[in-house]
Amino acid sequence: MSVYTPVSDAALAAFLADYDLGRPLRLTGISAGVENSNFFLDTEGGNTVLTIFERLPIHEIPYFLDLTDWLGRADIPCPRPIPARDGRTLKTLCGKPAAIVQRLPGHSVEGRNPTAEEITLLGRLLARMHRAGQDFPVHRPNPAGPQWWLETAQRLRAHLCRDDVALVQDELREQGQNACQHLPQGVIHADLFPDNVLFSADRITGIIDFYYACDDLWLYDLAIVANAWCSRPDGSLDSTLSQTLWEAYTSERPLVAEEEACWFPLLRAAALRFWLLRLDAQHFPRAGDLTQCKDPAEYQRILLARREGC
Ligand SMILES: Nc1ncnc2c1ncn2[C@@H]1O[C@H](COP(=O)(O)OP(=O)(O)O)[C@@H](O)[C@H]1O
Ligand SMILES: N[C@@H](CCOP(=O)(O)O)C(=O)O
Repeated sequence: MSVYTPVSDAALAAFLADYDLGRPLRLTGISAGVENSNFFLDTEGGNTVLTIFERLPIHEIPYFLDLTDWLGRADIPCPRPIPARDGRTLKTLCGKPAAIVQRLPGHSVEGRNPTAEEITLLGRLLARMHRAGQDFPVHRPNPAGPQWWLETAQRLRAHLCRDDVALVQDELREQGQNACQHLPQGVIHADLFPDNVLFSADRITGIIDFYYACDDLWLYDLAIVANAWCSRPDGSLDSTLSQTLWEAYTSERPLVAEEEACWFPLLRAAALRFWLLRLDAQHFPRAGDLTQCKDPAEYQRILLARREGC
């Protein structure tokens, strides 16, 4: 259960006194998630999600709250923060930064294969989100970009077998040589895995967990989605699904000519990023991590397949 900070009735009542949400009716800890303490918070004024930020430095949090507010205003279904009476969206609860955000309906497809219809909705919405973020005035360089890959690879070196070290080094070298840095870019979600998308009936009702969002190549975001949603168990791309994703995305944001040539390099970059992330979580678990870390081998298979053009 990922609730690191228990909240007493008295603390909650005092916190809610700053909001126009009436009295609290029910507070239920959410078991999924690893970064923050999340709760479903029912109040007289409506059903919400309460997040207590456990790890993010406080000065980084407004970026995410402002971004989801911005995207929500542009009709992208994401959890907009609910301001307190003083207009602020970031407050303090139990001595930690905390925010109340909209609770979105729907369910993720985690645990089953997505349908072509779901992939189509996802591709279209991702492109709409990229367009909607275009004028977002705050900029956040990707903290998990090439410099992070290098540092993480270095940190992991002593923990990996010789073949894995060689694979990482070779991929880093090839990534250093690709010419994809100048493609169209803007805000990306950077973690749009199946557990972060909620569906209801025939629409997407929520994109959640924006805490990796940053500025980077739009096509890199699509590559993250393709790897996460369209990979077969052996790591290869399901070409029917990935083609569906590609067509849906490009129907909303036509690509520039240079982007097509960068598709496989970016699929590889996205695979490398999540292989390193998972290896890092496995070999250097953070204090307080309560959930099982995700399988690094899955992303190694994806990387190996993309390097073969599959
Ligand atoms: N705004 C929301 N609306 C509905 N469910 C949400 C919302 N935010 C989080 N959840 C639920 O809480 C879970 C964990 O949230 P998440 O943001 O992924 O946590 P973490 O950042 O700790 O990984 C999600 O999988 C989802 O079930
Ligand atoms: N989606 C990533 C890990 C990020 O975890 P999250 O719980 O914050 O979404 C992966 O699958 O490796």
